[in-house]
Amino acid sequence: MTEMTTHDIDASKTTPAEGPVDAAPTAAAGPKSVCSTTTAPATSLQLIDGDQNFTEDVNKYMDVEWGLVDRGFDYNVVAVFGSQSTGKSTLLNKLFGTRFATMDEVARQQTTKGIWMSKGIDMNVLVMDVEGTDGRERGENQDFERKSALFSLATAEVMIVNLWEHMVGLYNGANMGLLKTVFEVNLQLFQKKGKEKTLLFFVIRDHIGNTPLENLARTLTTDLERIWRELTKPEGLEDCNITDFFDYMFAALPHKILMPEKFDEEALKLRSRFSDKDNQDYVFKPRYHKRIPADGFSHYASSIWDKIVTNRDLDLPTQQELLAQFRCDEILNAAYAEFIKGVKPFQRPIESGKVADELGPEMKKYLDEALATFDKNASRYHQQVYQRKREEMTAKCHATLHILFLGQLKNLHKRATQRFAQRLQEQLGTGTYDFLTVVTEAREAVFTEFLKGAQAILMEGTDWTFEDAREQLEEDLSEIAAQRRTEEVNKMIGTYEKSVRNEVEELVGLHLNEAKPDLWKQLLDAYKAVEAQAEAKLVERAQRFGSGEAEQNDCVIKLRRRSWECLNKRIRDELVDNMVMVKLRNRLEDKFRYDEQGLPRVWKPEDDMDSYFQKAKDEASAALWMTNTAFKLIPLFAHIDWSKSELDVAEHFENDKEFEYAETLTIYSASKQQDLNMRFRREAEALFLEAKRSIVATEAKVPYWMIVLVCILGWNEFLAILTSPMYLIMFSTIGFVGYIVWVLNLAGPFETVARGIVGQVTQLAKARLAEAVGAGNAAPQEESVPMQPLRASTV
Ligand SMILES: Nc1nc2c(ncn2[C@@H]2O[C@H](COP(=O)(O)OP(=O)(O)OP(=O)(O)O)[C@@H](O)[C@H]2O)c(=O)[nH]1
Repeated sequence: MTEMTTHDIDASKTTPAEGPVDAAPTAAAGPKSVCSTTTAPATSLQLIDGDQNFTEDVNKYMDVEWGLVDRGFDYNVVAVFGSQSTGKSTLLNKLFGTRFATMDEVARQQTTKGIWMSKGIDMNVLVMDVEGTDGRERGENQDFERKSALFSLATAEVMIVNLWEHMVGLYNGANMGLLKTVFEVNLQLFQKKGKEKTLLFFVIRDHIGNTPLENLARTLTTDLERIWRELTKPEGLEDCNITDFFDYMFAALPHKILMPEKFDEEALKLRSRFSDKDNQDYVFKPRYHKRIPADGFSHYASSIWDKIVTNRDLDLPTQQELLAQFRCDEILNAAYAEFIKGVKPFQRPIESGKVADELGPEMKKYLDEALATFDKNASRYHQQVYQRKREEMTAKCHATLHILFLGQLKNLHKRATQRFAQRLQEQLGTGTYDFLTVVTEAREAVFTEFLKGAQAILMEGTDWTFEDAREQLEEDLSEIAAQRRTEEVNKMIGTYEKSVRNEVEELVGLHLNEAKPDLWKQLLDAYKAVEAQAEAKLVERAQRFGSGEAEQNDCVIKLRRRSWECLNKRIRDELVDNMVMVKLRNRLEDKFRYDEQGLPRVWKPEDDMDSYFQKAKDEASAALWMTNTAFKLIPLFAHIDWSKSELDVAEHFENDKEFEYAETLTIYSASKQQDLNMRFRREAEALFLEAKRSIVATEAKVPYWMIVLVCILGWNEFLAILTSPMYLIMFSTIGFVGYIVWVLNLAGPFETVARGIVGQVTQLAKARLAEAVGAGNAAPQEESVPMQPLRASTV
């Protein structure tokens, strides 16, 4: 028996017992080793130290060292209770392959202080080695016995009660004291019967075999029931039995020192009851499980211990609820953080007004993922708390998604209205189109798109709806369509107004220039025909635009008013002062200048022009003659007279209450007519005077001398004399002298003197010429001689 090796028992107070300890589960232990596996033993953690402080490393060990954190409920907890130095640690190491420190045979001092924890090798079992409860140190640490019992019962499914065979039946022995404590705290913890049971697993050590295990078990059971009966039970639990709270199991192990091989053999068998689920005596029955998920064990154990130390009421259900709340919050926050990470990228585009097409499926995906994560980790906790937290989680995610939902709806709405307007714009500009069809098709297209997008972002389990948005969209589309229709209708009115205007301009010019007494009847009848045609076309097109009766009437009213305004403006333009004067003058001139046959008239002095003009004046101002009919043009122009026309203007504008059509009928006011009459009279008089003057001019004659002078001088020379002062003076002087000569009858003497002067001058000139020629050439001198008589006779 060489398994027990020496080690420093004080080491357990500061460090986990990682050294070579008893029952080290290695191959060296031989073929009968309890744990003949190559897996390294798990490290041990001092859960609660000698000063009753709970370690902060449980989670780390659960995760890194023991790998249990993700196990959920797939783990078990076992604690060992018993007197000090009864081989508890040795037993645990044998059963679970742990490496709890064991006592040095020589020193015989307490080894385990506080509570140690480790993981069973090759099994998901948390093993707690609890400080011994009696012995010499008992007095020092008496309250720890109760605290550790409370803690173990709150966390462990199986409590191994370790005792020597010789202790069985010793009612006043330390074991019975321990069990009493266990029962008392159990009642304190589990107020209700049938909640969770704990298995009390009695391991009877150093079983020699003289007393069969059954007898020992019976003795122990009797003792347990006796203790139970003697307990002071809380109110409501007076009649409860020990079996309402505990199950028993018994096992015996041979003397480890005296029968080491037998001990190992039995220990191996015992181990299978903790590790082999198929073993019929498997101890970790589901009914013993404390239902603390592995990832919540650290927090749960810590808060249980905190309650125990501070001596507050330890209400386990509340603790489990609190744990559930704590853990569910943690799980919720972690899952929600992941969820936010997933949906955040959609936030910015949606805020900036873009439609995220893939938002719907992505929203569902991230919500499902978040809930799946939450369910996976939180569903093991207190069900009510879990359900509550799940709802909280769902509501939280929905609240976040709802912002995206609303943003997306807004953007879908915006996109739909934009596309609708754009589509109308494109298709209405194509020339030939059917407004109603275009609008209906565009509306259907954008609506389908909107509904598809909105449907995609609806989330199950919410009361979200897009009905309001849909209604709003319908309204907005109708408004856009109506706006477009109004624009189109206005454009249409404009088109027909233009066609009316073109025809009206021609009509007005024609009728006013050739004004006849029935001017207005003719003009308005013609206008009515043109306008009625345009009106009919307008109504027909408006119907194709889907305009209602009211809108059609409105269009007609507008067209009538605008056409009338065109007509009116054209009339006024034609009858503006100067224009009308021109018209009147033309008419007058036509009358004066052309005769009845239409030939130009030449006034002769014998024509009785005065009486002709007088007649005109007597006919009152602006009287003109058309063929044989005389009528007054200005009064005719002054007022649009529709009384004889087919166009009943009053009826025409009956529906246009705002239009003061009567004001448009007057072209000239009375004073204006007077003014025009005055102006025309003056013009007519001027015309008459001009005509008269032309007759006088015809009568006047040009003097004969002027005609002679012009003939003599020629026209150019005549003008040169007239325009040059020197010539004019010279010519006047000559004229004057001539006139004196003619008046005084001095022509004879003057002629004689003049002849003499001319003869002398001629002779003198000839002499000079002869001299000049003789000096130069004799021959030519001779030739010139016969010329002299001719010249002299000429003179
Ligand atoms: N007789 C006998 N001695 C044993 C047996 N198992 C262990 N021992 C011895 O008992 C002593 C105490 O062993 P531990 O395993 O340290 O006992 P313990 O109950 O854990 O001690 P504490 O933790 O200090 O309370 C050691 O010297 C062991 O060798 C056994 O089955 N029979």
